[in-house]
Amino acid sequence: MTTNMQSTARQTETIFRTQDLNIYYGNFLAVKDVSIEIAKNSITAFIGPSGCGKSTVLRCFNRLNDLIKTFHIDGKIFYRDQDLYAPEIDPVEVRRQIGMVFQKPNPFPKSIYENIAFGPRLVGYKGDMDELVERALKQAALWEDVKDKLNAMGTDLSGGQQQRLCIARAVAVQPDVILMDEPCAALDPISTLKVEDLLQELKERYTIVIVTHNMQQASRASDFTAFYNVEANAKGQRTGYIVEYDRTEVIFQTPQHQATQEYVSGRFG
Ligand SMILES: Nc1ncnc2c1ncn2[C@@H]1O[C@H](COP(=O)(O)OP(=O)(O)OP(=O)(O)O)[C@@H](O)[C@H]1O
Repeated sequence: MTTNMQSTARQTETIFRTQDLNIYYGNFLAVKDVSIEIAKNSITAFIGPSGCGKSTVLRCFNRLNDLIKTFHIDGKIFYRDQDLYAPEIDPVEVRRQIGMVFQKPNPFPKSIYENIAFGPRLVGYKGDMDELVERALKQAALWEDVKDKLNAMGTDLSGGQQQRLCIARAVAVQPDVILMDEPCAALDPISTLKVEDLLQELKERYTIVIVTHNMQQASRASDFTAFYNVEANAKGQRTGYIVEYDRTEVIFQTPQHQATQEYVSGRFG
């Protein structure tokens, strides 16, 4: 793997650091040798062909893979210098601090207001809920759209609005990090641009890691990019790995590997 990121990330604060990380589903080695650092208040994009393990790595960062019985890792993932998989770490608390937005907008079948208030209430928020709901919706650039219909169902919003509602729901519990797994895959181009604009605002407060199949999105919206690829072993098992990780402009303009060049210019994948 080629990476100039270790030194770059150290210039700012490092939020995640993985060390010789291998990720398995049962005996299947899904992703190997992941050693990266994710810088604070930045947007890091994971790109690469289908099945190379982008989502698998992303879901390790908030221990969402723990819900899969066969999942296990070796190597380490540090979150703010703490071993994220140490026995004393509570995965539920991890998921509060490290939120997630999924490919398909998935608001709860509740009102817009309740979609936001649900999480804070669950973690015992005692402050002014109206104020919190307004703040979260403003941070997700949805307030102007919905301020007069907070009691309407979240599921009745347009797809793009639903995704911004899910982002508002994620920020409402005041996370440290927001993970996004192809958050614009189900959105039209205008909604996609709105979410991309929103990302630039959100990174002032949060660290964002985003999986995307959209090369323009990665080059427009991210500060750093990891390009993953996949290779088959003798038994035909296909294992993902990071080919190259660097500042986004380097990955898109002067990558060091031919595979990266071919992928970002749309010649494979
Ligand atoms: N729950 C699971 N059980 C077993 N194997 C899995 C599971 N989830 C993912 N995999 C396998 O792990 C590998 C990586 O999958 P992953 O979804 O992380 O790739 P990806 O790069 O995000 O792909 P895509 O771009 O298609 O979403 C694939 O071979 C996939 O089949």
